[in-house]
Amino acid sequence: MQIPEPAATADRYDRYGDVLGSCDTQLRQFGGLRAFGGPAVTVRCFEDNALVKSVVAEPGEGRVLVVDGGGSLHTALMGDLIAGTAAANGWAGVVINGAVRDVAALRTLPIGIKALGTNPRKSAKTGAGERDVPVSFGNCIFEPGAEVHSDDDGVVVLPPGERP
Ligand SMILES: O=C([O-])CC(=O)C(=O)O
Repeated sequence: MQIPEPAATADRYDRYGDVLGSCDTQLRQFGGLRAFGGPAVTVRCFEDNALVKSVVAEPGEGRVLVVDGGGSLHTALMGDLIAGTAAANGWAGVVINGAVRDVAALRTLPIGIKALGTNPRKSAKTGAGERDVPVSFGNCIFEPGAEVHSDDDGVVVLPPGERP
């Protein structure tokens, strides 16, 4: 009989041990869903969110967008419009090593959102950045296709080769 895959991050840690990355960065909950998970799609950008906007315009198919914004809290990489698009297109969640804005509205959306903090200042829109590259923060490497789970305890990532 197959053992069911645990969804809770702590249970996943207990199952996989240190094969599982556990993100040390203390990200905050902003979305309407506090627990979410799925295969990762990655973006690396710095104070510019045009790439984030274009990725969430694609069908999410239950995936999780992991955005490494370099830890900058100077501009918001996502607000209610981008998050609303992501929710409408079936993304399970967005994890941002950076800032968000429109926090009151984000809370009402049926999607998971974790980010470092908030800033009402908007980001540039030049499209600078990269997608589908490994990104790293909080002592975790998020490779495209890795299985990412998030809940009130944290964010954990199972490398693609370790997927059950
Ligand atoms: O457009 C932006 O830079 C981000 C934003 O405010 C939104 O997604 O609503």
